[in-house]
Amino acid sequence: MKVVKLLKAKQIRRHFYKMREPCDVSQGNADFLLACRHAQEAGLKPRIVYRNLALSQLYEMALKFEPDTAVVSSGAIAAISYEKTGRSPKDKRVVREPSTEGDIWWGNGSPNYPMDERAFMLNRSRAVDYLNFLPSIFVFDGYANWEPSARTKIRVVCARPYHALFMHNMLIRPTPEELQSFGEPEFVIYNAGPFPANRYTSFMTSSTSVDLSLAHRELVILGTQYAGEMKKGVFTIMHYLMPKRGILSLHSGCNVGASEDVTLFFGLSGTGKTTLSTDPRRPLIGDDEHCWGDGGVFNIEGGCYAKCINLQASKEPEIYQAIRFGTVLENVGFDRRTRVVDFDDNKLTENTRASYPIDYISNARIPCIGPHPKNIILLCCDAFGVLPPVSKLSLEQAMYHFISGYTAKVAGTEVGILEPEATFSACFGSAFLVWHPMKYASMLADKMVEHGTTAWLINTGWTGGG
Ligand SMILES: Nc1ncnc2c1ncn2[C@@H]1O[C@H](COP(=O)(O)OP(=O)(O)O)[C@@H](O)[C@H]1O
Ligand SMILES: C=C(OP(=O)(O)O)C(=O)O
Repeated sequence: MKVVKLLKAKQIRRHFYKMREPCDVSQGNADFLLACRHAQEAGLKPRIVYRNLALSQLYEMALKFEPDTAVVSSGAIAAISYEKTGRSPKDKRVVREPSTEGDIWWGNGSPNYPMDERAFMLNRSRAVDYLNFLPSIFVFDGYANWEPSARTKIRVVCARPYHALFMHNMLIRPTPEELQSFGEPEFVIYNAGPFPANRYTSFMTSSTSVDLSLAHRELVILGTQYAGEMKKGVFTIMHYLMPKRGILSLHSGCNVGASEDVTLFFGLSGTGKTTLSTDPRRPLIGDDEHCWGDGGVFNIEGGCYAKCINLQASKEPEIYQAIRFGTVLENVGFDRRTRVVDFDDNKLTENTRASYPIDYISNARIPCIGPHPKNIILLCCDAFGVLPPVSKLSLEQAMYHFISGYTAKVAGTEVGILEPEATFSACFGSAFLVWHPMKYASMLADKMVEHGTTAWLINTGWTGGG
């Protein structure tokens, strides 16, 4: 009797799989990965790999593998990153090795804490062992940089479906044909965030480690599940590669007016780049990471990562309506019964986020490319109320403010920041610089002079002591 029942169950399962086959491209085949030079060198041999799954499949996987992930009433998917809800800049390491060490800004004030090759290999091996041990892993292959001549192939290898979904949104998504002929990636992220670093490994100061090797062209993440580490990892490598080619990389939002007048919005994390560049009257080129090359500006990314604490439909309707099927809500609270999101809920963090593909903003300019900027706006979130609301800057003043980067770190974007804290962040994004700030500043000055760009300082913090 039992045997008959078992056989029946098997038949039903087989039938079920047959029915699902046509719509389930389950892509569990790891061959493409095993053929990759990076994977071979790193010893990555996963059991099952899900590569560039459709959004619905990533939803299904996230709901299956992540106990705290849920679909909310707008159709977005809400995930949590557990202990780390902001970046961990003090745990970021760059491998100091002969082929690149002369290029990198080290020492006082630099965000690039060194590690040696051996420590990097130990961490990479730890991350890969963890990924190999899992029943299945996720890969997202996509591109950085909209300008075709600067396009860079990025592979993200991760344990959590929500991380794959996040990078699906944040990178430029390949067409099925492009995916077919993707070949070797130029840069690989191993995100083993759920697994800790070994704090006794040399150069480690905690169980979190975000390690960049420019020689291997790899980023290894251990001990943090905050998805922002991946996107800012891609930004960091672009901050190295692009200036090497004479292209200026910038921590800025970007939009374009009716007369093709481009504006760049520079600002430290959380100070208003996304909010101010997302403007119904000015098509959006991008919210956070851009390059300025000989032909004009282009976005590095394929999506946006908006802060959404206290988000209101009436105040920021474009961002609000972008929170729908496919959007990842990170550390956002919602009613467990009705699944309605509470954007005022800061129980997990002030740094709640929404990640969506850029085309979810109805007036996005696709491809995300524009002419040379007419205006640049330095967004200064002044915690002390010293700066006036708006100032027009001379070139010298613009350089002074760009290099000194006086602003505030806002609550939550970095681990340990609980309320606005005044800071000097070179180029309004010191945490992501690889070269010395003067390299970016002098490139910016040259480009502003060449293209007659005007600079403005806007205080998005507090004014007049208020
Ligand atoms: N005057 C303002 N200008 C811009 N943003 C503001 C302003 N007042 C409040 N905010 C809020 O500040 C946050 C800015 O975040 P965001 O635009 O995502 O920053 P960034 O893109 O620079 O990381 C948003 O939550 C936005 O609603
Ligand atoms: C994602 C981040 O930056 P931004 O707020 O500039 O998007 C971050 O700093 O973690």
